[in-house]
Amino acid sequence: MLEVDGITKSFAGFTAVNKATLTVGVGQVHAVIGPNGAGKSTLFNLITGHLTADAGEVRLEGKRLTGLPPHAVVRSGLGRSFQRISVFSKMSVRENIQIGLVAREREELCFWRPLRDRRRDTDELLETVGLIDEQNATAGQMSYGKQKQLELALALAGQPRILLLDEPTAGMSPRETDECIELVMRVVKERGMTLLFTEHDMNIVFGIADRISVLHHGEIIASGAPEEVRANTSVQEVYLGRPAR
Ligand SMILES: Nc1ncnc2c1ncn2[C@@H]1O[C@H](COP(=O)(O)OP(=O)(O)OP(=O)(O)O)[C@@H](O)[C@H]1O
Repeated sequence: MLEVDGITKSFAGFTAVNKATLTVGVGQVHAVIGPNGAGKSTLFNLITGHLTADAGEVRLEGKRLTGLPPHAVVRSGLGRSFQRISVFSKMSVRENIQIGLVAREREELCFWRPLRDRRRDTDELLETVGLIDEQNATAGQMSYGKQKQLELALALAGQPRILLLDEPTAGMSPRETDECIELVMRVVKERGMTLLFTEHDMNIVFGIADRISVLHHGEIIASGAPEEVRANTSVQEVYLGRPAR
């Protein structure tokens, strides 16, 4: 589904991502983990076109994404959410979703789409993320967890085949965290999507990922099944300061 091939990015001489290579298979739930500042968000921004790579290439289903602007990357089938909330805070939940759908229609150049179809799609997305009862609420006044649900709906409005979530549970209460992961996994399975995500909570990572890549100082130091990664001595050194006994 997604191939990241030797991608590199430096900021004023500091290499944040260094020749990172990883492969995400169709339908995989793939976690990218690493300590603070390891380069996870930079890697995501390189994949989604929010940053331009100095070297390397990203391919989605064999097609080159490198060099495309973010909206073209979305059109290729990739949806994302950000670490910081990115919804239209002064608008209602429903209006937010309608904007997401209009953006997709513009990309697909289907201006003639009947209004009732958009209404139906809006209702469906509201149902999917569990916000039908809050559809008239002002987005910015909802709880943090609900705003993240809305963000997920906005990402889904583009009908992605792969979803990139950058720390989806950051800043959430334990209850919100459980609900968020349950929702994401349900949507991913229902829609047959591939998921690439970053996360600091190792219970979540080892609970849902079927493949894990570990970034350290911008380099992928391990990639594999959860048991392989857990047993990797370099990974243990990064996380524990020494290999586990
Ligand atoms: N625009 C930028 N200009 C300069 N340095 C940057 C920029 N973006 C990121 N960096 C640096 O690159 C390194 C990697 O940052 P990045 O945000 O990708 O790490 P991260 O793994 O996502 O961290 P966290 O887990 O804390 O979110 C950090 O040292 C950061 O300070």
